[in-house]
Amino acid sequence: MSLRVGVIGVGAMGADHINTISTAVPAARVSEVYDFDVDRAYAVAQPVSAGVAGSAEALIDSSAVDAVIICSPDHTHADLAKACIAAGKPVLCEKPLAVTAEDSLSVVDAELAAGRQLVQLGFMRRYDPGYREMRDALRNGDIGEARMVHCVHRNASSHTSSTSEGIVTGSMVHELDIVRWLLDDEIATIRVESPVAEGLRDPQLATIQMRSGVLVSVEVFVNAAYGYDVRCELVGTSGTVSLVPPNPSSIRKAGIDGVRVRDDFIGRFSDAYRLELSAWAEDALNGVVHGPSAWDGYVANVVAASGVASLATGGRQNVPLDPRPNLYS
Ligand SMILES: NC(=O)c1ccc[n+]([C@@H]2O[C@H](COP(=O)([O-])OP(=O)(O)OC[C@H]3O[C@@H](n4cnc5c(N)ncnc54)[C@H](O)[C@@H]3O)[C@@H](O)[C@H]2O)c1
Ligand SMILES: O[C@H]1[C@H](O)[C@@H](O)[C@H](O)[C@@H](O)[C@H]1O
Repeated sequence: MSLRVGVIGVGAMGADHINTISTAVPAARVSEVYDFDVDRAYAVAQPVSAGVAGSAEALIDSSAVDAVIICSPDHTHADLAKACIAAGKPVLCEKPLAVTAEDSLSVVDAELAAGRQLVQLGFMRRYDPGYREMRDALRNGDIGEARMVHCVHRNASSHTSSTSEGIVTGSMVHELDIVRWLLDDEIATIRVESPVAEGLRDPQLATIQMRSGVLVSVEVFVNAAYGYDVRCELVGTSGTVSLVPPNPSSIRKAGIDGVRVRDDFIGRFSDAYRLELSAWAEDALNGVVHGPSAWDGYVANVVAASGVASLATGGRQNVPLDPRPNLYS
């Protein structure tokens, strides 16, 4: 039996998830799509023989849809995720779970009231083979005890993170999740600064203290112009482990010997998206959630809120976190 998936929002991310499901995820097929832009919805639905729903709510309630993927803009995520919970359907919700911690918590509360997990967050880096090897290296003792993590996250340009706060909630949020997952630790404090004082405060530098004392630096630069560049080095007491971006070839040209920098997230994280969608579809068919949860989405939003407050005040902010509910243990 294949999972019949409905996709809400078929811009860059939604269209890529549809392509990946159709070409590389045998456990699922796309049965319906919905987008505000009706022409785009039909253009994306037709090649994969999917239907086009008249609204997001109609798609979620459709008898032709077993599970939902939310790829519409960030501010729509929380309400749509709650509608999926009310309909009892598994949902892969693109990051962030919400724009504010309060809205994120309302999704967690809806799952707690339903008594079961249905939401997986689109923190696809947890499926990236490079990040997985880094986590394994730490767990296996290959680099000793963790002391520091250095992260760099650059986009050539970003249409989704177009405000100073949005750079934290929509872009840095990837690092706010991945360092918790890499280190199996919670973020205690965060300070976010920018060399740009007015207008779009890009780039930004976050310095983070984990509860264990590990220190983390995160540079996010969403208009770095030259390409999509995500780096991470985990420094331990007996060695370090770093991401090596997948590059099938190197090029020598015009006095330069090197590898190409990817254009965007789709090229850089294609393996991660495929592995994420495959695991999510299998789990949805089995009625379980093993991937990043609504709680992980909520925690990332709480840290991001502290980061946004720090960007405004210039000061280091504590991260106030409630105890993790048993549903997510
Ligand atoms: N995990 C990742 O690496 C990753 C990468 C890119 C984007 N994203 C997330 O995916 C989401 C979409 O990003 P994108 O880059 O595809 O943006 P996009 O602007 O390319 O696409 C968004 C689409 O949603 C549609 N839309 C707008 N309002 C809608 C609504 N209320 N209901 C249904 N459709 C609506 C738009 O018409 C558009 O087609 C964002 O939340 C973003 O943060 C995640
Ligand atoms: O929505 C996108 C997406 O999450 C990308 O993975 C990230 O690199 C961008 O900064 C963000 O704007």
